[in-house]
Amino acid sequence: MIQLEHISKKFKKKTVLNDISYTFEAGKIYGIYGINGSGKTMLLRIISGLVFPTSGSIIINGKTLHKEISFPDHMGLIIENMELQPQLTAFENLEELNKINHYATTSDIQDALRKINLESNEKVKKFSLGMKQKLNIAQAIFETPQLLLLDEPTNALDTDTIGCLKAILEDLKKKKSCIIIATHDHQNITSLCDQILEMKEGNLYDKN
Ligand SMILES: Nc1ncnc2c1ncn2[C@@H]1O[C@H](COP(=O)(O)OP(=O)(O)OP(=O)(O)O)[C@@H](O)[C@H]1O
Repeated sequence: MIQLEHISKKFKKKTVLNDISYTFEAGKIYGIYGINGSGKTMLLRIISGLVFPTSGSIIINGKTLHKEISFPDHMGLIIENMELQPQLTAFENLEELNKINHYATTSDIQDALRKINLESNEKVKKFSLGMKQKLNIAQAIFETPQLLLLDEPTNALDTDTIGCLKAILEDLKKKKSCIIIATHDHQNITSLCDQILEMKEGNLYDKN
């Protein structure tokens, strides 16, 4: 589903990603761990199309990113500094996002909020950190993405909500989504993953 071919990312003299070639398949959950600054977020940003690699190609379902397509189709994403609209409720935020693609129905939006246990009518500006993270998750999954990229999705979540997140990811896996998770949360995420990868010295290593 996603082929990385010789992906490198360099900043002046610093090499963050160094000639990564890897294939991520549909219907699988991948967990990427690695020390702070090892390049996990950078890799997710590159796969999402938000950042250009210095060299190499990203091929998504046979189409080359930045040549045939600008962004992956049917993608869900959690990445730091997401823009939520503070004056709107969670439901209204998702309604606004749905105006981009119109992939979801009202009941899809309600389902996503229910699945992550966020059925609040408060405005986002009154949300706690954990509630904001729940909304980040809801916005990533409400369209049933084929590709789901999650950077530290369990941040600020309580144990029950981590259980909800796991159920959501298992369900998307059954629907043949490709799920890539960058995380330090071994305890909760590792058991869910079909493949564990370590990001080290600019490259990805299979760990199982
Ligand atoms: N715009 C930039 N200019 C220069 N260096 C950058 C830039 N963006 C990221 N980097 C560097 O790329 C490296 C990888 O950063 P990245 O955020 O991908 O790490 P990470 O593995 O996600 O870390 P963490 O576990 O702390 O979230 C870091 O050394 C960072 O300083």
